[in-house]
Amino acid sequence: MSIEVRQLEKTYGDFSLSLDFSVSDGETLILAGPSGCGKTTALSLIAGLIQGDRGAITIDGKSVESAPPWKRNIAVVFQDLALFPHLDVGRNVTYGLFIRGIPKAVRRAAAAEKLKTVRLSGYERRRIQTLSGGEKQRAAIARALAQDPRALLLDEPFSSLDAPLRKELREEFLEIRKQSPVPCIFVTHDREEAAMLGDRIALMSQGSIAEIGKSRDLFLEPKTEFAARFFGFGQLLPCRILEGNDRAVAAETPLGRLRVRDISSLNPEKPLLFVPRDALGFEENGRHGTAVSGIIRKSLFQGERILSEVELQDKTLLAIEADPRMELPPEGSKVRLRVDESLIRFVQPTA
Ligand SMILES: Nc1ncnc2c1ncn2[C@@H]1O[C@H](COP(=O)(O)OP(=O)(O)OP(=O)(O)O)[C@@H](O)[C@H]1O
Repeated sequence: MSIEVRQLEKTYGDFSLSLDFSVSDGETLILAGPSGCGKTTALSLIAGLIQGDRGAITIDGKSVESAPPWKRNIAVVFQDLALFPHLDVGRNVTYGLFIRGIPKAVRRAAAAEKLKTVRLSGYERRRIQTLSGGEKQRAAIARALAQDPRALLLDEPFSSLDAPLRKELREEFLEIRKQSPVPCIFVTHDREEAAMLGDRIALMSQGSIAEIGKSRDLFLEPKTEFAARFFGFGQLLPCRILEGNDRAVAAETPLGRLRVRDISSLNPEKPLLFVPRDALGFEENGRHGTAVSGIIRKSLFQGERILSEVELQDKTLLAIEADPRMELPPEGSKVRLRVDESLIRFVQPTA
């Protein structure tokens, strides 16, 4: 099974959405991006809740863009759930089967099976009002799975929950996906959620996809300034190209002269470097390599790490992470930083 979205377009006044991507069987594609970039509109178009102006949507190779939502058999879980308050959990879960005229015994078995999948066994007769926030989310997912969908779409399903519960539900969601490996599109604002749940991430900006790729690559090896800023797993540094060929270039940077091998996203007019967090650190005694001096401006113990702000000679400020067991580096002290140039790459600057 797969979802294919080809040159799908929708315009609302000044806002234009234009999408082209596919999601394969068993894959979870994260749709991420700033508020208003069109994530919910994208899901609504695929589910058939709104009509596109042009373009094609195919599910398992069948064109569905003119089919009504109930004929697409795509399950949608929204942030605001829309569970029916007057029905118990079991009836909520099997509502879709009920309106399709599926016999009661089959519905009961389906409810028991899907409630077990979301760890709500025995909740069939509970009223919706008596469920906690996390239980309501699980019931909504069980309801989506019970219709045996050809694709699963989720719009920020965990965003109203507190952090520990969100973490728990994310882990459960990975288990649920193993049992229900249909193509899935999951909208989230949360970077950790995107990293953890997504096989790939499509990062949207103003109605189109700014960058799409494996989750790991968008965090560690982004191709665009936009993705580097959005996921924030490093810092951006301007530089000047000194010399180079098609395999590597030498660049003058605030970290000194660096040899950068990944030049696939080099923009010669505005060369911009992405320095992932793990490319910088305090130089350990006796270890040599590329290094640069700076002055500690601030150091904070954050439990899992020490985060320091280091000012370089040209006033560039760098965030440096260190082992939490290290002695807190005092403000104003001079430090040497190690630079792992093999992890540094160019990114395409935002126009
Ligand atoms: N029915 C509508 N009529 C007019 N404009 C709309 C309609 N639905 C969405 N829009 C506009 O389309 C743009 C994208 O909205 P959408 O809700 O898809 O963004 P989003 O990325 O899901 O945002 P958020 O993260 O805040 O939920 C916004 O500018 C929004 O105002």
